[in-house]
Amino acid sequence: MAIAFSKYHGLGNDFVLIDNRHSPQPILTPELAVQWCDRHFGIGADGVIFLLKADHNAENNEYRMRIFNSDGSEPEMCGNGIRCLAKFMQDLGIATVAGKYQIHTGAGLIVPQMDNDGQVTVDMGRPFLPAAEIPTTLGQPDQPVVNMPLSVDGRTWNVTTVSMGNPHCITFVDDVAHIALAEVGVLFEHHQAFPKRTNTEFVEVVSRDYLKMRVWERGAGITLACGTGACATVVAGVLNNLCDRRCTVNLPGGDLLIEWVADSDRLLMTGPAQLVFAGTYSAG
Ligand SMILES: N[C@@H](CCC[C@H](N)C(=O)O)C(=O)O
Repeated sequence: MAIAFSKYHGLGNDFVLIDNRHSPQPILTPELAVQWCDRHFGIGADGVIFLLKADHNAENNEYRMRIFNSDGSEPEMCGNGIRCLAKFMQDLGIATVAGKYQIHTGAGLIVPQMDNDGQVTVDMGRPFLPAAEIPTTLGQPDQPVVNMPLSVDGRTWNVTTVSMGNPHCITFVDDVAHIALAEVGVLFEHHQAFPKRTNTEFVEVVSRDYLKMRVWERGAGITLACGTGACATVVAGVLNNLCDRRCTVNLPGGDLLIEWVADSDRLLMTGPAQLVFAGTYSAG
């Protein structure tokens, strides 16, 4: 069976997008998503994203995003992915309401807005901070984990944990270029302190409004950018009094503008989303 797809990227974090509105479940199994994501034997991507109709009791103009990581696991949310999904919806001719889409995710209702300059600004919702909600066994279940020691690979790292619907472990370092990301990232991901595994961000504070970040993603490994990770990083930076609430987060794939709005406690993320190519894929 040939399945139509489009490939998009947000700062090099790349996804295969499928218009799945005709079916209530993703038309690919997690195993097929793994094949499609393979960079040698498939299309090549960090994940596969499905555009679904929202549940039947939702409003007509509400949609649902589901995503499989390149290892076939299903995360709750994806920041770069939801910008790509919004651009995909625009390219499919799906009308916005006041320039916005309403998209249900595993992290709740997320609202991307199509900006006039082609960027997408996403209301990413509130961060979750109690340890039990990350989840992590560090600290006390009902308290935030801020700058706590974690032993990984024989070294003690001071970590702060934040959930943006999905788990993030952030560690501030002097020189992010010198982190052995491939070696240490996988050890954080599978550390016993994180029962649902974790995404891990290594962050260098260049100034109070400019952070350099590299990421090891749960279920995908090293990626060029992570939107939920950039949001979690600014939250962690503010909690550690290392940065302002509005920061540029520089990633290997480019820059994201992140603001943790004080009044609403919500995070706004602004960045690009681009179509790479479209085609059909014969599954199986
Ligand atoms: N790249 C994403 C995050 C995708 C999900 C992540 N790998 C997880 O398992 O939580 C982003 O831009 O947020």
